[in-house]
Amino acid sequence: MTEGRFPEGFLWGVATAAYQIEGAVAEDGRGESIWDRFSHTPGKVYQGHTGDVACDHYHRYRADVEEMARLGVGAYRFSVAWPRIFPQGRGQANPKGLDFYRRLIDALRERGIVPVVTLYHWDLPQALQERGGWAHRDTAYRFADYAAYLFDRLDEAVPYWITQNEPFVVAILGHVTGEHAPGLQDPMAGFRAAHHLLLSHALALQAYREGGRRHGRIGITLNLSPVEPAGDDPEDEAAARRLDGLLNRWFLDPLFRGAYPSDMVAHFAGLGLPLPEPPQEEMRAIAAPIDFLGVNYYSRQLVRHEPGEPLMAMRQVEGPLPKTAMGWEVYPEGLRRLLERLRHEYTGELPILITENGAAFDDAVSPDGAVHDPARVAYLRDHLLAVSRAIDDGVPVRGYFLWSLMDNFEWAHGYSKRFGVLYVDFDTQARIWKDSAHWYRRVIEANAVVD
Ligand SMILES: N=[N+]=NCCCCNC(=O)[C@@H]1[C@H]2[C@H](O)[C@@H](O)[C@H](O)[C@@H](CO)[C@@H]12
Repeated sequence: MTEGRFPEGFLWGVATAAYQIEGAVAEDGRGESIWDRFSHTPGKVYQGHTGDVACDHYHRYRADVEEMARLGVGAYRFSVAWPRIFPQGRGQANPKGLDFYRRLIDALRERGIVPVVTLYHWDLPQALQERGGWAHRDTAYRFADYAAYLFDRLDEAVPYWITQNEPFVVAILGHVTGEHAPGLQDPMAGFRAAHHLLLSHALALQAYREGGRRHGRIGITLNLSPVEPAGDDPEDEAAARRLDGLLNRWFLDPLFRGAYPSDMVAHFAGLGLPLPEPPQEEMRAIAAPIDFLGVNYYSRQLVRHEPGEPLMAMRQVEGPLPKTAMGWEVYPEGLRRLLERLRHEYTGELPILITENGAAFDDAVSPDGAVHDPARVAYLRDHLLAVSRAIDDGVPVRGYFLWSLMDNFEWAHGYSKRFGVLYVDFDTQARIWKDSAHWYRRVIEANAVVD
């Protein structure tokens, strides 16, 4: 394969998530989510921004699907809002909630776009949080009930299911650092949540496999990053190994080796965090075969040893490379190296989907009415070249989902960070194609990286 070309049938897509784009948070029976509660809590989100309206996608989804068709994408990755389906997280279902996703899937299929459905992208029903949330084992079983409800009603139309989006971020940012909903700062809650998120994946996977007439493929999406020492001090190397152990291996090892990484279990035990030995049947269920691994890649992590930091004895440091508006280094080589590592250490011939890759930059509408975003075009081009090289080396990457279709609610950053290839004017809800959208359309058309 010549560099920059992609295999026949490569799946080109864009990705979004319910709370970040839908709005209509109190419409058609939707229940409250932890991100409704968190974003309405003063001081949690930039300038008090919330997802109350977001991109108003709940009402504008047909026009948004038309934009995807113009881009020429073959697939669209979106998430279902659990609180639309079960407003209380369990018990009484809300048919109007399911109807929205049926309408969206029908609109996609009418335009020949394959739906790739994420079951959980961070918007836990608040009623379940009040019963303990992800730190409470029962939530994993409620998730499996929710997943089975959707499998039974949508599986004929959905060829790809993703159980969980980024369990690391849900567990650590939501329960340890407190930067994300539900805003807890309790390491034990974080570790319990991490296990219950993996358990929820396992239970949903069982429900899918045991459902008999299941037609599609099912996997999980992890945010994975190369972790590198900022200096050549052996202590920095050890600090990098620890963050790799939490960020990457804490999830990869259970999913592909059936056990948590022993070096990290020992590390946390040494801190007086005696993680309970999970039941072996749960670890076996977590390691049950999946059909693909979803990988979200943005950048690398650069770390130094930091004796005073209580949990990991490390701190992240700013690297020397050019950065995006998130302050994340632009490091496309890290994606190629990550894919090579995954294949050799974990996934082998298992298909991989890049379920998110993209960048935020400070986009603005020019006097000519266009949005010129050369830095995003360069970021995307270099990362696609990295994917192409990995494929040429034999890594079975089957698809790429650009984050994101359009500017949206960027969690604690609110609307201050723009990841879209479509610019959203949040005052008018107008969508404006950025140069990167025109470029991505040409890439898809050519099935290759173009200039
Ligand atoms: N240092 N550093 N670098 C990487 C740390 C990445 C952690 N955040 C993510 O992966 C989130 C993922 C989320 O699915 C989506 O909902 C978010 O909008 C994007 C953009 O933020 C990404």
